Amino acid sequence: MTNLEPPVIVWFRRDLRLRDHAALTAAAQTGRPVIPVFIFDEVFETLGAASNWRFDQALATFGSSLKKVGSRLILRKGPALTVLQELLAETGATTVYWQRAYDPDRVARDTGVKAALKARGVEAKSFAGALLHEPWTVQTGQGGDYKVYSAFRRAVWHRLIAGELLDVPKLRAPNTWPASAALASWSLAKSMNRGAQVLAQHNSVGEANALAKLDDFTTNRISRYQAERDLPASDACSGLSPFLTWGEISIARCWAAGQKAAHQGQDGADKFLSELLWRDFAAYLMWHHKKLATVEWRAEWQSFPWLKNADHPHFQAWIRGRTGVPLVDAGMRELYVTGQMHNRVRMIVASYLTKHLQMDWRLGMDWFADCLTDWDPASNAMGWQWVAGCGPDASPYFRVFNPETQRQKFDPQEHYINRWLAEGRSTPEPSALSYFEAVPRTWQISADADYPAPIVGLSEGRAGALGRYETWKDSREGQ
Ligand SMILES: Cc1cc2nc3c(=O)[nH]c(=O)nc-3n(C[C@H](O)[C@H](O)[C@H](O)COP(=O)(O)OP(=O)(O)OC[C@H]3O[C@@H](n4cnc5c(N)ncnc54)[C@H](O)[C@@H]3O)c2cc1C
Repeated sequence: MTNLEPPVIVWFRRDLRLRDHAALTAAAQTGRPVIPVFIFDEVFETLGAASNWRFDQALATFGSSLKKVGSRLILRKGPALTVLQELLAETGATTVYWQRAYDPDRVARDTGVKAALKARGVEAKSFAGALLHEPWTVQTGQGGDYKVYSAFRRAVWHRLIAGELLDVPKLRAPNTWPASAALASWSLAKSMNRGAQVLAQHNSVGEANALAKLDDFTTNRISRYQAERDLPASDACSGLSPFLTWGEISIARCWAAGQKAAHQGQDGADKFLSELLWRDFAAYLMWHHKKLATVEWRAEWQSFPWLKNADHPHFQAWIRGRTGVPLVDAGMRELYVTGQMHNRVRMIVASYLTKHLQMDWRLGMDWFADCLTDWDPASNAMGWQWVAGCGPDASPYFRVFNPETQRQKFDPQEHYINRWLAEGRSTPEPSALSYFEAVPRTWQISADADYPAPIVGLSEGRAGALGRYETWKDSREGQ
């Protein structure tokens, strides 16, 4: 059979999967040929080093998956609208489908693209699928937006519907495929330098691995999730965040699996479902508050005198995992080596940076954006503003985590710390040594060096943070 009908273009972005993909399914259901496209545009160009490395791998894997259903991934570089217009002209397609995004950069791009394509008579249609709830569907009784997670959760908890889980569609190929760029020519992983090899040992990629991870988690680990999710040495968390970030698994599928576990009476299932809703809440906040990643959400905090100098020796010690505070340094090294950091430790290192070191939360947020393989603009911004005390529903600034007390509580046997710190140990663990393989040589750090003394005493840091807070508060009250 020849394909005379105009093909449908499916524009993939952070949704690199075949299953539960409403835009792809809708394209397949037209019965027309489908052309899957990825565009490396100006929005993708802003990604950090680890994100670039991760999405290079994700694109390669997704391209292989498409081949298995008789299709392929067309890669193009340039402004999204220009590229789509070129492809429409080249292929005779009259339809473009995609899955919606919710952060301001992507919303602005997609809104412009949709309007321009529609003006040319193209059927341009976006679909839900990245979140459990479209942000505009969750409103307070007065029609406003929720600012507190617990109220948001209450509003959606009972009306949650997982949605239909869709099978992999069979995709009709066009008679002629448009040309594609070679992924290697984009050199996406180059900024990871020698860290890329180490990162590869700690990251699995792609839809098949995502589904296997969800299955393993809900079968073998979810029953420990409630009790152990705060212990950084435990494997009780799902490890799904990079797959969710790159859309290699649908949030609806994770929700359905969590619900099934809840119905089976598994401890931890409700907690897991609540955490999935935190992800929705972050996107919701960013959709309503477009400056979540740039400006303090609480307006009064915009005058807080954070230290802003990225060259400050304290900030440099923090990013290098050389603060002399073992749990903080262990977390920063886990981040560099794996592209991940345990949630409890993310909170501790963020608190230490913004309080003990009094540094601007945006410096930390940007470093995370460069290093995380699960970097998500909304979850990252919400996490940092929450810890720094300037976000909605935030932990108050004067609640200063003591990293040593946190260690005693959450890593009493120091299993996590020993996993990531090598200095002073007679037989350091391979993971701890791999940090020195990954970091740039210009950092000039060695496993044989002495472990540093604390750059700031914990009591002194806490007192400094509270003093700065009181002075700032007094100055505002005096105005
Ligand atoms: C300062 C800071 C920065 C963060 N930056 C990011 C980020 O860039 N990307 C990111 O995905 N998460 C971020 N988080 C949230 C959280 O740390 C990670 O989602 C979690 O550690 C991922 O591990 P997991 O998949 O094993 O999570 P699990 O505990 O198994 O949770 C399941 C899923 O729920 C979601 N989730 C869990 N906790 C949160 C949370 N607090 N906020 C939003 N979603 C959550 C994630 O999608 C996660 O994969 C940040 C948290 C903090 C405190």
